[in-house]
Amino acid sequence: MSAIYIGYKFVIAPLQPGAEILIAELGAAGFESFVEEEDGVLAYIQKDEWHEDILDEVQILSSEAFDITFTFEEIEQINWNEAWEKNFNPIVVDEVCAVRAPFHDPFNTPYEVIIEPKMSFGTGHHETTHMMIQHILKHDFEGKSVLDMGCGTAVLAILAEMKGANPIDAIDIDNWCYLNSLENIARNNRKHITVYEGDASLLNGKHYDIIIANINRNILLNDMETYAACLNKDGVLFLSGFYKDDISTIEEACNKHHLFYVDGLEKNQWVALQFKKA
Ligand SMILES: C[S@@+](CC[C@H](N)C(=O)[O-])C[C@H]1O[C@@H](n2cnc3c(N)ncnc32)[C@H](O)[C@@H]1O
Repeated sequence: MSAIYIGYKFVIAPLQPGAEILIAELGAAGFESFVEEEDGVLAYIQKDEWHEDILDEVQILSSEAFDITFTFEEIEQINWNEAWEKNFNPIVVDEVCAVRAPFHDPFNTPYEVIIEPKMSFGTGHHETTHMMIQHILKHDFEGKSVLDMGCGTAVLAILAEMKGANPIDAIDIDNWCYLNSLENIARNNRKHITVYEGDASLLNGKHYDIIIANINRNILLNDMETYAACLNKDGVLFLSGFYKDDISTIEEACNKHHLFYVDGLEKNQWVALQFKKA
């Protein structure tokens, strides 16, 4: 149930264009995932893929133009979803949008999102994701700037881009979701989504036409003021990750920030609501 990764931390100067060259060369040598930090790059490779000479293939490490030091450690990741992933059946929402894994046969639907969830939430199977997909399918995203907060696998951001949204920011607090979103965005050949690892503190000074946030009741309540501040006038907020019983609390918090209820969906006690900024 676990995969062992070796995580390398490269401290590099100058960072630009060093980080870009380093990531390209590490990718070619077999590293799978990268996180750019302020002083360098974190790079991950599965232990099975690693061999002693692998860093010899990375030419930038011996280049005199860059000053690079690195440390590494083994990291064990428990893949809680592994058993479930093996049973990951494709889903089709409202006969219009298929969400499937790369190993499934293609669907003949207008929208098809290919997701390899690994450890991240967001395949469309969960009620909240399913209803958020329904909201996105019904809404006009053409030319709209979008934030997908708590992006998970980035399934919603990817669908938003397929529906014409541009540009899109996708944020998740979890490192695995950040990395998995990057993979899924590339897999679906999307060009207008920028992924960030972090939380609402990243949103200072940002503005969007549409915000999608499927997280949970308490985080939504906590971050509502920030979402409202980031929404353009007449902007639309789609919220999920909470139960029917929480509607009045969520709506009250929204109203406080001039966000007013437009529409809502409910599935097995879960809800997904649409608000508009006055
Ligand atoms: C319910 S999942 C939704 C994933 C995906 N958007 C979907 O609809 O399937 C919530 C996601 O929010 C992330 N998250 C939790 N707290 C957060 C926070 N404070 N800021 C940003 N993301 C957060 C979690 O890591 C998780 O990936």
